[in-house]
Amino acid sequence: MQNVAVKAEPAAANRSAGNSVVETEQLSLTFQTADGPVYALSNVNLTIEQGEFVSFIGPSGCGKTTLMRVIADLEQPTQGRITVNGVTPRDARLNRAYGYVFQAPALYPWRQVDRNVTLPLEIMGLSKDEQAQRAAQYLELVNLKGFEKKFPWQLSGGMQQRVSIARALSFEPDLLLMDEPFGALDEITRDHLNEQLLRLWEKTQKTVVFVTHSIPEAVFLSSKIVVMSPRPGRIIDVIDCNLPPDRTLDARETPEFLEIAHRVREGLRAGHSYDD
Ligand SMILES: Nc1ncnc2c1ncn2[C@@H]1O[C@H](COP(=O)(O)OP(=O)(O)OP(=O)(O)O)[C@@H](O)[C@H]1O
Repeated sequence: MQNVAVKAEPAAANRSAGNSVVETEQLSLTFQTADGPVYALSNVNLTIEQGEFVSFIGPSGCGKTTLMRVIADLEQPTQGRITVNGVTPRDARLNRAYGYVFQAPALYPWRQVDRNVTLPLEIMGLSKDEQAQRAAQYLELVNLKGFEKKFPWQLSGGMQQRVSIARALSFEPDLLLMDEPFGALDEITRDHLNEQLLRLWEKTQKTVVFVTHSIPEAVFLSSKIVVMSPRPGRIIDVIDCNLPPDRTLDARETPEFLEIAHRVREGLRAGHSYDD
């Protein structure tokens, strides 16, 4: 495995206190199906430190979602080991270590926006006051103040996805798992949400794991990009890309940005030739 470290501003240097949030060692996962085994992940070694924004990028079907689901204890590895916050994914899940944002917003249409956000808090048994305070706090954080009493179907797709981000943040996990959250949105909305997500990450200091197909999205958002090969998913490259923290979308025109994007593209190409 080739590791490429792109030197840029040490903007996120203060983020990592050297605490691993996710650690995998020789992690493999094979699905047994009626048509035979599907080798989804192969010998994945990965460390995600506290406060990092880590994107998984790779071709369709390479195992990005599967790796995310292993972190979330929604799939079990067939080989190797993984810890989340130093414990098993199961214990991390029981400790409510992470919030999960899916490709689609997955909101309940019959619940108003604030009551979608408070749903996990109801399940946790928080008081009504605490629920209301958190809903207000996190809806404001995703710029949805004033929309608390709307129903999801009264909001745009981008706003719905921001509600689901507020919901994932509402029980205050340190780790946010986001599986192509903006994949279904038009490019302008996606650009806007990318900027908002970056500001949110800077404000909250959460650790974010983010699945995407988009090279510009990965480079714009991430402090680290994990490039994966076609199935079985292996890590081809891990690229550090700490662009300046206060960047706007204009950063996509800078030489530093284009250099990192080029390295990601090269990694993706290298992954393909491996299988030829
Ligand atoms: N429950 C399952 N049973 C059998 N095969 C599965 C299962 N889940 C995923 N797979 C297979 O594992 C491989 C990896 O799937 P995964 O969804 O992780 O890929 P991905 O990189 O996230 O793809 P995409 O970018 O298209 O969302 C695929 O070949 C998929 O068909």
